[in-house]
Formats: sequence, structure tokens, C-alpha cells
Amino acid sequence: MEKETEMKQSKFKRICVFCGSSPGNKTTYKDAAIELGRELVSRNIDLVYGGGSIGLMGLISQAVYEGGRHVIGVIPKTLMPRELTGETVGEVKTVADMHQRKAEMAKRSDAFIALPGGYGTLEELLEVITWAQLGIHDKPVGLLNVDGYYNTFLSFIDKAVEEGFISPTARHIIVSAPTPKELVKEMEEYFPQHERVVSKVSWEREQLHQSSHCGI
Ligand SMILES: C/C(=C\CNc1ncnc2c1ncn2[C@@H]1O[C@H](COP(=O)(O)O)[C@@H](O)[C@H]1O)CO
Repeated sequence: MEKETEMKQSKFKRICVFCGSSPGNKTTYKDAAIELGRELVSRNIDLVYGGGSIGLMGLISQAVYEGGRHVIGVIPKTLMPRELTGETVGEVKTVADMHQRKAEMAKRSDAFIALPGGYGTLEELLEVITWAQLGIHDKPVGLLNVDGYYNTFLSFIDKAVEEGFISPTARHIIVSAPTPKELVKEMEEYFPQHERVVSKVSWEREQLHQSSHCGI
């Protein structure tokens, strides 16, 4: 019994999950959101997400909250009306705008995971990958490739490597797996290979500067 608890203990305290504000057309996407939520709970990991109860965002936050872990939803003022995002379970952190939301979600997390989603999810995912490439952070970035949803995206990234727009070491930033269990395990084992371009200290200073201006 003790061994099982030991095995499940994660090095991550909080993971930020990006995912669809829609549920998607297949049951497997909804199931994966709930399964990822339960995987976080089983490893004592708290959730940071975009807030609200719509789509996959609602399903994962509910699963983590019901499992007894802390949930923080970071919502821009403009999306606060409940008819837009629904109720947020757990803690709500209100921010000024979408830019501040991403900075806040990143600051509060030890790693990032993208479930299937649309433009919003892709934008958030690509931003944390770009920040990793620049050496702004070295937190693992995971892609939950449910039912091959991200196969064409991954092929495109490989094409960009082939064509010389993404370096092979930067390709290594994306950790992907088909199930939550495999994904979190691979992220635990992740070791950054890319070169550090921006010093972490200067980035943290920049964040502090922004926070004092935005009243975080
Ligand atoms: C404005 C409307 C609905 C509210 N939509 C969102 N609510 C909360 N968070 C959102 C919303 N739209 C985007 N996000 C963020 O992007 C990701 C989901 O975007 P996607 O395009 O659905 O993939 C998610 O991680 C959020 O952080 C009425 O139209």
C-alpha cells in the first residue's frame, strides 16, 4: 500500500491544462478530460485552467474538484459573466485580459498539458512551447493525443523540422502520449534539451514588473 502511494507521488504540484471550451464530437474527448482529471487527483496534483464549466474545461475541473484537489480558474474580466463561461469550481482568479491570463496560468504551474481543443487551446499551447524554446521556462509541455486528434499537428511540426524552421532540440519540447497515465509519466521523465536563450532571472524580473503594473 505504502509503495503505491510512493509511486503515485508526482514532482508536479500544479499542472495547467489547456482544452476545448467545446466538448468535441466524440465521447472519447470527454472521457479523456475526466480521465486526466482523475490522473491528476491520483498523483496529488492541483489544477490551473481557464475557468468556467463549459466544454472539456468544465469536465476536467469538475473531476479534479470532486477528487478533492485544489482548482484555480483564471478568468479575464470580460469573460466573467456566467452566461459566457458558466460556474467555476474552486478558486477564481480574475485578471484584466487574455494576455494576463496566460502569464498568470504559466506562473502558477509546474507543467502544461493540452487536451483536444480549438484556436484558444492551440494558441495557449504554442505560446508555452515558444516560451520554452526561448528558455523563458523549462516546464514540461504535454500533448494528450486522444484518438490521434493531434497527429496532423505533430506531422506539421515534423515538416517544420525537416524544412529547417524548428530545430530538432526544440521539437523535443513537445511530449505527447495517447493516455493521461502515459503522458504524465513521460512528463515526469522529461529533461529539457534546448538551449537557454533568455535568462530565467530576467524573465522573472519581467513578470514581476508586469504584475506590479497589472495589480496581480
Ligand atoms: C466568449 C464565449 C465563450 C467563453 N469562452 C471561453 N471561456 C473560457 N476560456 C476560454 C474560452 N475561449 C477560450 N478560452 C481559453 O482557450 C482555451 C479554449 O479555447 P478553444 O478555442 O475552445 O480551444 C481554454 O484553455 C481557455 O483558457 C462565447 O463564444
